[in-house]
Amino acid sequence: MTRRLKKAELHCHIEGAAAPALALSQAGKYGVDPATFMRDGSYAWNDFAEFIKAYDRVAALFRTEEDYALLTETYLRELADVDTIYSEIIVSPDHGDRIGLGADTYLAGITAGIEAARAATGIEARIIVTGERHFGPESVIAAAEYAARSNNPLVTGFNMAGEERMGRVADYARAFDIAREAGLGLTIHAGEVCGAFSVADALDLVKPARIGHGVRAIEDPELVRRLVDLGTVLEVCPGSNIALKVFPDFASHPLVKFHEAGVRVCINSDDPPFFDTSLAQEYDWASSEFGFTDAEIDGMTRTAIEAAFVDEETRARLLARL
Ligand SMILES: Nc1ncnc2[nH]cnc12
Ligand SMILES: [Zn+2]
Repeated sequence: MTRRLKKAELHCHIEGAAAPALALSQAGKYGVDPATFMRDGSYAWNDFAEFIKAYDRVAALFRTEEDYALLTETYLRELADVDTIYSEIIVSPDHGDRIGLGADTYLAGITAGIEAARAATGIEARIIVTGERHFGPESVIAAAEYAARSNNPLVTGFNMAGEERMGRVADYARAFDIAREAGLGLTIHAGEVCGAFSVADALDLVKPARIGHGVRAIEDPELVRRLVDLGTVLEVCPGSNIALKVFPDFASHPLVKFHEAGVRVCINSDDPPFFDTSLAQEYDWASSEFGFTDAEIDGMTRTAIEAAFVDEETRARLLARL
């Protein structure tokens, strides 16, 4: 049982954290037919491409600053209830723009949700702006420019999510240059749907401190050694990987192999209700399915805090809470 362990998460997409009950109430509010994204009380999708479409449909149910504040506060309170002390939330200004809310108001709602959850529970959180790869390089560059000029102190990182099979990392490298020059922490989804080459591209062209997933790097032992040498942190999301059939089951998931090889790894939920998981569930699986001891799981939580995109004073405060 990992219930009493302190937890930290670096990889959760805010719209992907919307519980089905909340999505249903938002659908009612805006007169959207739930059959467009849900079947038998669960989000409906069959493969990665359908998952991305379902995600975008659920994202479109959040249309005001208050909707985003509610979504964010609800998720962070849930995390705090299971002893989570830190969370990085992946947000996409494109979603704010696409529903006509605008990126500033979208971020204002998320910021209000973070502040309310922190005041109520003490949980610390930061915002990672992401470009969506399937919206194309221009949109990802625009997201980076937006993040770079944001003067919101909670915006501390830049990411790229979405359809990994669209284009190559090189097409998006400029966006990461912009974010790096602005002093943002860098992470990128790679090696989830695509193979080891995608992780190698990310290391060559983006030089990120962390990689979202990265798990298919296991296909190339040389690349695994490179991850160890660089100290790159993999934000591993086992429940997501199994739901999306990146690996058929826990037994074939490479988390233990990475850990044994000395790759820095941490545990994350990605889009919890889409994959029938939660951060608490992922921590339990780390013990029950992967066989990690409490001390090893605490080590992964420590890795998450060490790799968090926060100022050093906050990092020291968080480490002292472990
Ligand atoms: N697992 C995932 N991979 C890529 N893009 C995403 N957006 C939300 N979840 C994602
Ligand atoms: Zn993700």
